[in-house]
Parts: sequence; structure tokens; C-alpha cells
Amino acid sequence: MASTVNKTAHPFDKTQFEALLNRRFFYAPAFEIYGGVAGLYDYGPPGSSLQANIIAEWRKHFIIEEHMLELDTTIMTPSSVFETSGHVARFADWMVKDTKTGDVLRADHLVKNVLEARLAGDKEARGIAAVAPSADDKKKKKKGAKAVAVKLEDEVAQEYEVILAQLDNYTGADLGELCRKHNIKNPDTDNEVGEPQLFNLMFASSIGPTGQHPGYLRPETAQGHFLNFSRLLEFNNGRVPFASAQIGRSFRNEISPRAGLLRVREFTMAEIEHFVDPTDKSHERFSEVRDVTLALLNRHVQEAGGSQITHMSVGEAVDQGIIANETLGYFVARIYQFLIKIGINPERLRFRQHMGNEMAHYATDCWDAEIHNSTGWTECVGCADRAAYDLSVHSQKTGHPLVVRQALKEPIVTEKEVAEWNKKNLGKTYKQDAGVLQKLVEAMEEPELLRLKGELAQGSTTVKTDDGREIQLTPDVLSIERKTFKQSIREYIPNVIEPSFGLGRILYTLLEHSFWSREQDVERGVLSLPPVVAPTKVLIVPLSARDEFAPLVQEVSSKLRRAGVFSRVDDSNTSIGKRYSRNDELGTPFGITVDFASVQNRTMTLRERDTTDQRIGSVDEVIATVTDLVFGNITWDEACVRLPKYDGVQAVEYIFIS
Ligand SMILES: Nc1ncnc2c1ncn2[C@@H]1O[C@H](COP(=O)(O)OP(=O)(O)OP(=O)(O)O)[C@@H](O)[C@H]1O
Repeated sequence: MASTVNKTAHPFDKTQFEALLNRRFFYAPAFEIYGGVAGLYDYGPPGSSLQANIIAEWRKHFIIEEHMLELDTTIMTPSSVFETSGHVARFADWMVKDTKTGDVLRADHLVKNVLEARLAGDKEARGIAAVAPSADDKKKKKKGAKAVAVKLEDEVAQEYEVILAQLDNYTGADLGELCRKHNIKNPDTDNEVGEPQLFNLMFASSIGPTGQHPGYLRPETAQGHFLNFSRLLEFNNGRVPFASAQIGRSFRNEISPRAGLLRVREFTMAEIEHFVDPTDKSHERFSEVRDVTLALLNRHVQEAGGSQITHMSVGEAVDQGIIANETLGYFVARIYQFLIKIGINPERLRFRQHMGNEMAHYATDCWDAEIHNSTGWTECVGCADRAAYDLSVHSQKTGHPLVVRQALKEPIVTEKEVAEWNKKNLGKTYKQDAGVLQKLVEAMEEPELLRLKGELAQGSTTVKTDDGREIQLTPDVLSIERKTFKQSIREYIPNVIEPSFGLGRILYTLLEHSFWSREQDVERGVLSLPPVVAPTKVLIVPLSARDEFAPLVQEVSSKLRRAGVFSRVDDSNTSIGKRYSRNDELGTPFGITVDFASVQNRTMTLRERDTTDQRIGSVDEVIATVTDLVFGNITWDEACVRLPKYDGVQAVEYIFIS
């Protein structure tokens, strides 16, 4: 049996974690040598590979599994599109200005940081502070909201908890009122802040040399799906439901991005738009996820100022109307499965429902996948039922019908009253009023038309124009007749269910969840990334740089390549222990040591990152086993049944023969 490891022996140390990410170049501030720009980051080799592997798994889990239609649409977008979608008017956050320095802060973040710091100070004063402040906390306290040990009145502490639970529900005026009522000031300067003002988050630009065609960098990829809806529908042979998917960059001019990868100004999104019949939001694969149990924080709990989680299956949540419909529930469960597969800790994942004010006016229900990390709970995926809003507004604006036309099996037969005009008499009698009259009568509902019909039968009727004139109509001009209509096509605007992923937030929280230090060696960080996303799957470590090792190293590396396993050779001039610990920091799950016995007997050892267990087997046995491990066909315990334990590890660990 494999050895077990204690990954929680040392509490999470953010300073050590960030030093590892920096040292191994997972990512770094962009334009660093020019002083950097807040909210812009570059990914280095392991960060890029990790992101590419998350995307590859996302494509498999969603696009391939669900036969989604993939898109790659432009980033630069003419302003008319965002005027129609509502982004120009509403894609904004509330900001407040320091009344003396003019520094700009995001209003809801200011309230959150100050109240959280006061609550932490209260806990400290009552002697119930959970943990001693880390080096990182101490550094943070030099700037920003400080947790000063001051006891709060019980009612005040309760009020703060309620405000924090409902923070996403407040309007700008509410936030301004909160700052005044609770004496919330800029924590960096202790100055008062002004009234909240809306700040639009889109980066404005212009298209072409004249500057006459305003445009924006897109803040999400969704509009590209909606504008191509007719083509997508045709591609899908006119059938609904179907989903389109897109992975691409989005841009948001965030007010004060201070949270590393969690809030940036340029980031990669993966978005799905699932188009569905508004009268039937069932999902044909719902039974496959019915039993998936989720941690749910519903809107009623939050609106009452609470944060209690309910654990229930997605089937129960849909049956009880907590999640609005099967399709939305299906995607919430699929998002959960995806996040767990790539290594997110299920105990630190919850789904939070949007409260009334928080949700866009057209949306019917919205759930965020929130992942817990060192800054608290962070939204990493949004999943919303956006109803027919987007397709409707673009249809109305452009006149291009973004609709589904469905041939009905049974035609629908209806009867209704219609106006029949004698056009010759109409023109002769009413001249320039003829058109006005026609429009007025044809816009009438059935009861009104029946009134006209009755009056015409008695000789004449009157209609009132918008400018207040009463015009008489007689049967030689107008008759109202009952007609039968047969409808064999149903036309409707589909509704949209939209799961929207921010890959940077997922990547960062995954790195936090994967990080730990060995019990015996606090300095030695390990990233327990699952093989499916680990940047490198297998490290090949030749014990010696002697020429006779080269053919075997080449053989192993080419066999792994042919098996589709990404490996790297580390033949640097340093001890095996150092080489392995460097790769533990990079999250490489397996290591193969090529030593003298390998050259003589064609045996190799296989090391597992978390346990540091080493097993021995023939070259081909080890390659077959590690391939199965990487593709998730077997667990490490099963590998241990195949390969016996290797006990020579201590003997070879620090020998390096150059
Ligand atoms: N500034 C950002 N930096 C990194 N990721 C982001 C940012 N803004 C949004 N995202 C990601 O895009 C996803 C979908 O965007 P959405 O518009 O729902 O976010 P949001 O509600 O505006 O986020 P927030 O309230 O945190 O600003 C989010 O779940 C998140 O993962």
C-alpha cells in the first residue's frame, strides 16, 4: 500500500505560496521592468501550460461531451452592439473618491474591507481571533483596512454581518448611505469619501483612421454568440436546443485591481450560450446529474442576512424550485463536476444564488460557483438564465429576426376578427387620413373590433384619432369579418442559459488549493496538481550525465511522447533531491529515475510526488504504469500493486556523478 501524507501539517502561508509562484514563473506582473500596470499579468511557462491544460479539459468536458458549436469571434466591437446590449448604459461599478486625495475606490469593496476589518478587530478584542496574523497579514496592515482590536456592540456586529451578506444587493445610493452611517473612510488615508458614482468598465477605442467609428474591447465573449445566432441555428439544421461555446480574451477596466489574478483588467473567459425553447427548459441528460450533491447558498438566506449552506442534490433543488429549471440545474452540476475534476477542493466550493437586485432585470435565475481562498469566497463561474433578452434586443435594433421557426406536427387553427377595407372608397373618402385610419383599426384588439362590427351592422361607427378627432366609418369602406387562420410554423425567440468561466480565477484558486508543505520541511512547497492539468506529467531524472545514460533517457522520453504523455528531462548538475523538489513546486506528479541499474538491467524507479513513494519495474512496465496513471486509468494504490517498493532511495538520493 502507498504511504499517506499529511497535507495540513502547516497552515497555508500566503507569502511562501506567492514566492513559489514567482520563483517558478507561473505568472508575473506585465511590463514589470517599466514598473508594471495594476491588473495586467503575464503567464510564464508553467502558468501557460496549466491554463492550456485547464482549457483542454474544459473543451473535453463541455464542447466535446455536449457537441457544442465552437466559435472564435472578434474582440474589438462597434459601440452600437454594446449600446443595444445595455453595456454602454449599465456595465458599470460604483466608485467613490477620497475627498482630499482624489484616490478612487470601488464602493462595495471599500464597505466590505472596512466592515470585515472591524469584525476581525472585534474577534481579536474578544480573544476569539482564529489564527495569529501571518507575515502576509502584517504586511497588508501597513496599507488598507486594518483589523484593530476594538470590541463592537453586539447589535453593531450583527448589523455588519447582515450588510456583508447583502453587499451585492445594494444600489449606489445605498452604498453612499452605508459609508455615512457607519463612518466608512478611505483606510489608506483616513479621509472621507464622496458620493458613489457609476464608472463604466469597458475600454473605449475607435475603429479606423477617422476616429468616427467608436468601439470597445469586449468585456465578455457573449455578444459574439448572439450576433451569429442565425448562422449557428442554420449550422445546427434549425434545431433547438443547442449550445455555442467560445474561449477568448475579455477586458474590463476594473476600478482598483489589487487582488492579483482574482481581479485583472485582461483575462481569458470560457463561455457557453445554451439556446432553449422558453416553454420547455427540461434537459435530456438531467437524469445523469440528478444525484450530484451541491453546497447551495440560496437568495432567501442571504436576503435575511444569513450565509447558511444547504447541501442537496441538484434533482431536489430543481424539484423544489430552488434552481429555476432543469437546464440551469444541469449546467450547475456540470460546472461542479468540471471544477472537481481539475482539482478544486469540493469542501471549498459553493453555489450562491443572486439576490433580487443583484440579478439583471431580464434574468430569471442566476447561480455563481464561488471558490474559497485566502481572500474569502470568490465568484469563479457565473451561470444565468438570461431569458430572451439578448436575442430580442439585437433583433429589434437590427431588424434581423433572431428567431427559431419550428414546423408544427399539428397545425394550429385559430379564428379572429379582421378588418376588410374597400381601398377605392377609403382613398376617395378619407384622402390623407386613409393611412391613419387603417393603422388605427388594424392595431385594435378583438373586443374593439367586435364593437366596430356591431355598430357597422347598424349603419356606421366612429374611431378616435391620436389628435382627438372622431371619424365616422361606414360599411362601404370597412367591414369586420371573422376568418380562420392555419399556422403550421411556430416562431419564437429562444431563451439562453449562460455558464461563464473566468479562467484566471479558477487557475489561481486551484493553485492555492493544491499548495502545501511537507511535514518535515516547511520550506519545501508542493503543488498537488492532478495529472490532468499538471504542466508536466513526468519528470525523467538521469542519475548521471555520462554518455551511456543518453540512449535510455532518449528511449524513455520518446516512448512517453508516443504514448501522449508530456515529459521533461532534468539533467541539471544538481542532486536528485533538489531536482525532485523543484518539480514538486511545479506540480509534476511523477518522476522516473534512470540510474546505473537501469542501464545495466533495464529497470527504472517511479516516484509519486505527494507521498514521495518510489516503485521499481522494468522500463516498459514503468512506462505502461505511468501512462495509465497520467490518463487516470489507475490510482497510485493500483500502481503499487503492479510495481514493488524501491528501498534504495536513500542510497541514491544525494549521489550525483557528473
Ligand atoms: N476582473 C476580473 N478578473 C478576473 N476574472 C474576472 C473578472 N471579472 C470577471 N471575471 C470572471 O468572469 C466570470 C464571469 O463574469 P461576470 O460578469 O459574471 O463577473 P462579475 O459578476 O462582474 O464579477 P465580479 O462581481 O467579481 O466583478 C466571473 O465568474 C469571473 O470568473
